[in-house]
Amino acid sequence: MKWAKPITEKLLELSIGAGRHTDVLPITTLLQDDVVGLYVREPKGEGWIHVPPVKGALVINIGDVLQIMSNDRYKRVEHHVIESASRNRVSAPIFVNLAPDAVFGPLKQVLENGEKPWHKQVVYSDYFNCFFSKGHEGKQTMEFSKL
Ligand SMILES: O=C(O)CCC(=O)C(=O)O
Ligand SMILES: [Fe+2]
Repeated sequence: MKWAKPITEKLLELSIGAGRHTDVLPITTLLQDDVVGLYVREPKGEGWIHVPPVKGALVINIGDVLQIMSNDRYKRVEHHVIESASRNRVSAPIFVNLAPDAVFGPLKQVLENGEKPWHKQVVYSDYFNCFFSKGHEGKQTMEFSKL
């Protein structure tokens, strides 16, 4: 099957779907139809893993905010979508967002055993503006909150 092949960075550059990115907010819940196209970054490496649509199943994506709140316990995942040349693909993401003036950082419950915080407390709208000012630059956006 065409989309089962590993994709190359060149194909990724040429694709029309969603470019490589992480989701800024804590969690995205995503319903895919039966058209393939979603890929996530390999946890340790430069490759991409295909996320096949599973009937009745939801994809749960961890975003930047949850990684920061968990003090890097939960890792956000870079992902992208390649459109099918022959079929329209419909996906329904539900974004769980924060209020623009919400201040967030590693949760105190996560740090209560003396763990070192890896991020500072930041205002969500400041983080959001930084995130979207950088386009799809993958991992660099998290520098904004890094201590
Ligand atoms: O359409 C998809 O499967 C993913 C969409 C997505 O990554 C997003 O909306 O942030
Ligand atoms: Fe996304």
